[in-house]
Amino acid sequence: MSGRVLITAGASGVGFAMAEAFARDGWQVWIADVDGAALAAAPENWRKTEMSVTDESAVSALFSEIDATWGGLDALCANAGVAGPTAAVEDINLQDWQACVAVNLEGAFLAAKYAAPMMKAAGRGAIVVTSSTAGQYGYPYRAPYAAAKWAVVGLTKTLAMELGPHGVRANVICPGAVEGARMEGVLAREAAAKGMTRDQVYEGYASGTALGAFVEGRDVADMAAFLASDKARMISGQVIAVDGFTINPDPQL
Ligand SMILES: NC(=O)C1=CN([C@@H]2O[C@H](COP(=O)(O)OP(=O)(O)OC[C@H]3O[C@@H](n4cnc5c(N)ncnc54)[C@H](O)[C@@H]3O)[C@@H](O)[C@H]2O)C=CC1
Ligand SMILES: Cc1ncc2c(c1O)C(=O)OC2
Repeated sequence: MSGRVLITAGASGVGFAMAEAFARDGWQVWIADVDGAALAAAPENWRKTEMSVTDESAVSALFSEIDATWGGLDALCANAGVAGPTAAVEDINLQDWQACVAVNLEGAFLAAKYAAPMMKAAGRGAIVVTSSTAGQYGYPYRAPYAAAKWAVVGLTKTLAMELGPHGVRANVICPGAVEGARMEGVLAREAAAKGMTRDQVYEGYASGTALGAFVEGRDVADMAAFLASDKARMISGQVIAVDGFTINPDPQL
């Protein structure tokens, strides 16, 4: 089963892996991202829009363009997220808190807000939101991130209840630590904050999972493609971890 999918933050990392997985399954792919250079480097046959998910008028315009171009949307991957500040809770400024919540939570809300009427009109659709292990446990020194990643779980369960009668499903994926460029930045910042080496922090993350390893983007992408497909037609409102089974959400502290 294939269709038309929009992936926010699809130009790199997990979102890019999602786009590849959907494309492999025969879907038409549209990616939206703030990073123009990364968009330009993505495959030519994907549709691309440079925008921030925090900008309501840009999100609204994007969905109008999708409607005009495709005449509908079968799946939304609301994947945009930023790590936010790495600091003790008493050292986090309100502005940094709000910037983190704006992308991770409000970005998912805005995408869902404009996807919902299109999907309701079609009587079908699937929404897949990217949360995190931080949305199932806590995440010391990253309070706004954890708060926003829990919040998208509530958002998604509400979407599942509201939109279910219209044939639309909504689920959340909670990835564990994903290997890649973003993780290297996180490892460096956490190493500095905790007085550890990059390798010690890396090992801490890996050994905090039953499988003793990092997640790869494609692990998350394959779950997203499954959840968006008709194979998952009776799965909605669920929180699905793709994390190697977190046995210690904070191995370092
Ligand atoms: N990397 C990890 O270990 C984990 C990541 N996640 C979540 O997975 C999702 C994807 O993260 P990664 O691929 O790892 O991050 P990444 O940093 O590798 O890629 C993020 C992409 O998001 C784009 N982006 C950032 N702010 C945006 C905005 N306001 N509007 C549109 N695009 C924006 C960036 O330009 C970039 O292309 C995020 O929601 C993140 O919170 C969840 C668990 C673990
Ligand atoms: C940046 C980053 N590093 C580690 C982890 C996450 C994350 O987003 C996450 O969500 O769960 C573990």
